[in-house]
Amino acid sequence: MRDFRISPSLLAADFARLGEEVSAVVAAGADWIHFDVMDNHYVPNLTFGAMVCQALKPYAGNALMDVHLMVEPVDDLIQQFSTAGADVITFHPEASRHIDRSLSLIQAAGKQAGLVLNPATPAYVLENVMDKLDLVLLMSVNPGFGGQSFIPNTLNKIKQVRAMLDEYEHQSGRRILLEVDGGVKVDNIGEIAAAGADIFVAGSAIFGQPDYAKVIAQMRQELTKI
Ligand SMILES: O=C(CO)[C@@H](O)[C@H](O)COP(=O)(O)O
Repeated sequence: MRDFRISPSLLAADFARLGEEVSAVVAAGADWIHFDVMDNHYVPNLTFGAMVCQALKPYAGNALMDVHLMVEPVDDLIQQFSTAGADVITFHPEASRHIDRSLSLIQAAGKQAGLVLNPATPAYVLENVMDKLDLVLLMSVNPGFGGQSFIPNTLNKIKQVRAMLDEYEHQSGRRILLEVDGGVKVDNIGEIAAAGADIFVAGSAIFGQPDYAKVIAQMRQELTKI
């Protein structure tokens, strides 16, 4: 079985109790904590910044802080989140004038670096920066809001990008992880994994239920079938 990781999205957590929510979901078996940073510019919504990430870091224990920047421009916030305890930083290629430079900034800070592709963003943007990628995050909804439905055509995109990453791994010996975000539930995580995903972001599916451990266990149970 591949080494799957589950990354609950704090966008669906109780914002009045974020520290407790991070502790609870880590105790429930989360591998990563997905931190959605929205700026009301790149996306039409506003969430939290690097100070909140820094405040939550001690609650995450061994779980990685998985920071998804939905902001434009990105470079200043890459610096801020690097010092605020982010372990993984991803951004959208449309939001950076110099994608290679922004990825280099993340890697120079010793963090895992990734690009995020929206449902309609073509996969070829990955081609010339493969050597700078630790992961690729595929959006299976349009970014900006939680609780949306998984866009079915994303399954084809996952297979397409997985094939590109497998080809790169074959040539370089280095595996780039594939993360999927949006509308991930117990009842579709299996087909998302079968299409080629390694990391699963789930917001409403986890925080929308009273028993986080039960949902994460159900997701892992589905992943054992792959
Ligand atoms: O980045 C985003 C939305 O922009 C996602 O992380 C969502 O927050 C996932 O939420 P669910 O679809 O799982 O409720």
